[in-house]
Amino acid sequence: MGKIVLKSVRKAFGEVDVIPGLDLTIEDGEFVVFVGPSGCGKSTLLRLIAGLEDLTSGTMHIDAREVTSAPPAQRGLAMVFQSYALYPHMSVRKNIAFPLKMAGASPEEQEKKVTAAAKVLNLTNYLDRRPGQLSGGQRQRVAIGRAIVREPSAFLFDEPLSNLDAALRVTMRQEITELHQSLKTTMIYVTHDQVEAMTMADKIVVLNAGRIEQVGSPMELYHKPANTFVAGFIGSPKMNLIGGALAAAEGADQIGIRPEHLGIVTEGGWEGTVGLSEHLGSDTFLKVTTGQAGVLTVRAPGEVMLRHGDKVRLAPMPGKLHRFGKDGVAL
Ligand SMILES: Nc1ncnc2c1ncn2[C@@H]1O[C@H](COP(=O)(O)OP(=O)(O)OP(=O)(O)O)[C@@H](O)[C@H]1O
Repeated sequence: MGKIVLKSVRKAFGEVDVIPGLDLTIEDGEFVVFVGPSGCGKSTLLRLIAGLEDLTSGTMHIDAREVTSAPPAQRGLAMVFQSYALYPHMSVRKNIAFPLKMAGASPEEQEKKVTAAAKVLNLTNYLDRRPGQLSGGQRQRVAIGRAIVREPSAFLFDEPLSNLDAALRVTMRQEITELHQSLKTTMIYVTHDQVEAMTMADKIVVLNAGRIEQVGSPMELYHKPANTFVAGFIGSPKMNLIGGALAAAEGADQIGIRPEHLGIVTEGGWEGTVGLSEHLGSDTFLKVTTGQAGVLTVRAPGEVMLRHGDKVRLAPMPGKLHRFGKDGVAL
């Protein structure tokens, strides 16, 4: 079991309130992603859950057990770091078995659990190698294997893929998602990469300056962002935000339209001139300077034959406009 409940959790470093006060419930078996800009407190929140930092105030429970002051080893959680933290002089087998050995498991039990973890992680053929003889992705899998054998009630991942190249990140992201599907154990995953958040999470927690801006499924956050911060953070390229008369006409302080929800039309809409055009084959990204709506980013499917200096008309697709009021809160 791995339900984690944080109540009025606050963390200050000296005078600075990094997490001013936060409530969060993570259900058993959920894949929860903490996302937010650099310095928003994602790692601090994860480290508080792990017990690597003390709470300044508030409480934390894992299932029915209060663990507010429990040391990390008594929480039954396993943390996987971006730096792998493998022992270079030990084989993969010994690295994975290490926590079991420390806990006093018999050699037979160690072998059984290491064999099972290696199978899940496709590491069976690498058990006699040392970490230095492995690729970055394989090393990351060893680090995960060392967590799996402990059979934790939750896995905590702190930006585990940030040392890997772009292609390997995609593969590992899928592997971790599949691992979650087979183990069904609670996973908490910290990233500043909103694509990782969108593709992996059951539930995303968007943090900003130590506060929760919104908690929801990826599609809830995409379709119903609670405010302009979430609207700007989730989705790539960013949502276009427009103020002034166009927003006022919609009864809003700002209106938002995602780049993929701006259609190229032959009449009506907002007239503009193409600045930058990026042709990816699958999509075309345009930066269009309009009179009424300012500079807009457009993501059009396929190859759109528009270049720098071309005139174009843009219109929001029906039902895709977001409205935001005072302080950027969704209306
Ligand atoms: N031990 C510490 N002492 C003082 N300040 C700290 C300490 N650890 C973190 N902070 C501060 O707390 C804030 C949150 O840091 P944290 O590492 O949690 O952010 P993050 O969202 O994980 O950022 P990043 O994505 O850059 O890793 C930052 O302003 C950081 O400088």
